[in-house]
Amino acid sequence: MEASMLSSAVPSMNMHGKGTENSTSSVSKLKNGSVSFSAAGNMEPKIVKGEDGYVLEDVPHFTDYIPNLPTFTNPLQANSAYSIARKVCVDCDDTIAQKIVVHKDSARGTHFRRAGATQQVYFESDEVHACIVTCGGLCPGLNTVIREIVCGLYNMYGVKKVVGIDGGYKGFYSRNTVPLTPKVVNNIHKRGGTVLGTSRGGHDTKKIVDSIQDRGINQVYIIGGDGTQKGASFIFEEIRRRGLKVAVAGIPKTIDNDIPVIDKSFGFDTAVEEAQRAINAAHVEAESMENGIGLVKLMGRHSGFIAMFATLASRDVDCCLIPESPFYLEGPGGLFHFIEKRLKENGHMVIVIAEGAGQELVAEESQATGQQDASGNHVLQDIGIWMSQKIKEYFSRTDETGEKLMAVTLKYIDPTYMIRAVPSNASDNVYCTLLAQCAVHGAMAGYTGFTVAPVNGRNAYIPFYRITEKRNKVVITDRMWARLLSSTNQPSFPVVKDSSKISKEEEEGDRRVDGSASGSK
Ligand SMILES: Nc1ncnc2c1ncn2[C@@H]1O[C@H](COP(=O)(O)OP(=O)(O)OP(=O)(O)O)[C@@H](O)[C@H]1O
Ligand SMILES: O=P(O)(O)OC[C@H]1O[C@](O)(CO)[C@@H](O)[C@@H]1O
Ligand SMILES: [Mg+2]
Repeated sequence: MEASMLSSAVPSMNMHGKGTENSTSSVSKLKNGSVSFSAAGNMEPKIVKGEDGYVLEDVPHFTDYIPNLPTFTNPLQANSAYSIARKVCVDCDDTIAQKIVVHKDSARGTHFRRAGATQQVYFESDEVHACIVTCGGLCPGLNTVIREIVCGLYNMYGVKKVVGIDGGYKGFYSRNTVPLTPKVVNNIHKRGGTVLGTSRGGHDTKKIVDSIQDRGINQVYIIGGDGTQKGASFIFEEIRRRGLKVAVAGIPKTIDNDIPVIDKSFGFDTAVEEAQRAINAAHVEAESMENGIGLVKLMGRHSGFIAMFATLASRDVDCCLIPESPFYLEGPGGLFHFIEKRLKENGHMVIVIAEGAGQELVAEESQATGQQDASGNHVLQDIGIWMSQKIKEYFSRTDETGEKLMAVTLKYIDPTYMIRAVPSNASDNVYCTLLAQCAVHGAMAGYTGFTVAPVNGRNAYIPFYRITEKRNKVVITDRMWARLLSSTNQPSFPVVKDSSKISKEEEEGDRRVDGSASGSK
């Protein structure tokens, strides 16, 4: 079916027309770049194929499911701030390559739509009623993103109706909204946390979309991690199913930096910087004592990026333990032997441990609780306290003469919440500003069901499924982990996989937080 025939295949839909819940699964097969709806009513990926293996994984647009929408000239083009800009808008054919390390014969590969202002927009300024919600754990930069969405809407598009949803997803249906103006948000970027509040759990798609409809909201900005983005994709699907002209824009937030595809998430740099303070303190304490050990626990439930980058940045760390790299305590090549050796060599040492590291060791000894938080995330055992205890026990062991193995002093520092509760640093502030403005441009342009984030240094609109399908992890067979090992000189506890057997997933996980295409530079 040609694109022009889409309108006839899609049931007629009213804007904010509650009751137009037409779940007819009109299967519209279009040419390249087309959209189709699956039997379940979900939208299938919009894939455009071009020459030499070029693939665009495009994001949904209102025109995919609402026919005959009027468009308007983008007011940014008349904005005095942009009067000397060589180009105000991005070209609608601009796309961003996912992989930038290529060989001369490589296929061009996957691309995403370049984020930015478009010539035509699908909202008039006074028609827009936007809302912003923050969900999941805290992260430096949340307030900056909120501020810049509000200021972007007001200053770039002349929008006057922006509200905040109080306390995460459940706030949609259980709380009042908070009016947001540039004046209200003027100073919030200097504070940690989120002025809107956040929560885990409470995602009820139907109730949320009912509330969006009842309030007449037509742009929804959703800031949160992997769980939040999954929730956002359900909200988008329901909105599309109801045929509403409501843009759903996701802004990825995660201190753990575990969202795939994107270069890195906002707040990550700030967290790594803040972690230096704890590592420095651990180092000072350890250095001042005979056989001093400083142990620092950092966040990272499934992914050890914070621990890895904080270690690489510090150079005072002797051992970094992350969830992706299993280790063992006893015997030759084990952690205890390494600690003993390092103490004999240097008289002190610093260990950084990610909260998700060594969970299997703790589980072996304790009854697995299987506890979950309100969002269904597995609650971890406290590896920091457990490890402190184990190290102390080991060095208190006595030989046959009753003499202790070694008298050590261990100081345990747990700055986990401190590194995510701080305001974002200067570079994260700039990052958050671009991200927020790109989210606003995307929604104004009629795109929906997308996450905005940098890919190889350029902001792109990425379909939700690419963000939520897997988790980004440290690839321990990658050169970046080897760099860490060579900087700490710690043992690489596990048997390293034969590189010819590295899975495609691991290979793809090899995306940089430093903006380059590969850690294997
Ligand atoms: N699979 C899912 N489907 C729908 N909603 C979800 C899903 N997973 C999580 N959510 C909702 O998203 C919100 C945040 O989820 P979660 O607590 O897992 O944090 P997150 O967004 O992953 O952030 P982080 O883990 O980085 O703190 C919660 O309100 C939760 O109900
Ligand atoms: O905020 P909570 O519920 O204590 O959860 C802490 C978790 O949140 C994260 O900071 C992710 O946001 C993880 O690193 C950590 O395990
Ligand atoms: Mg999460």
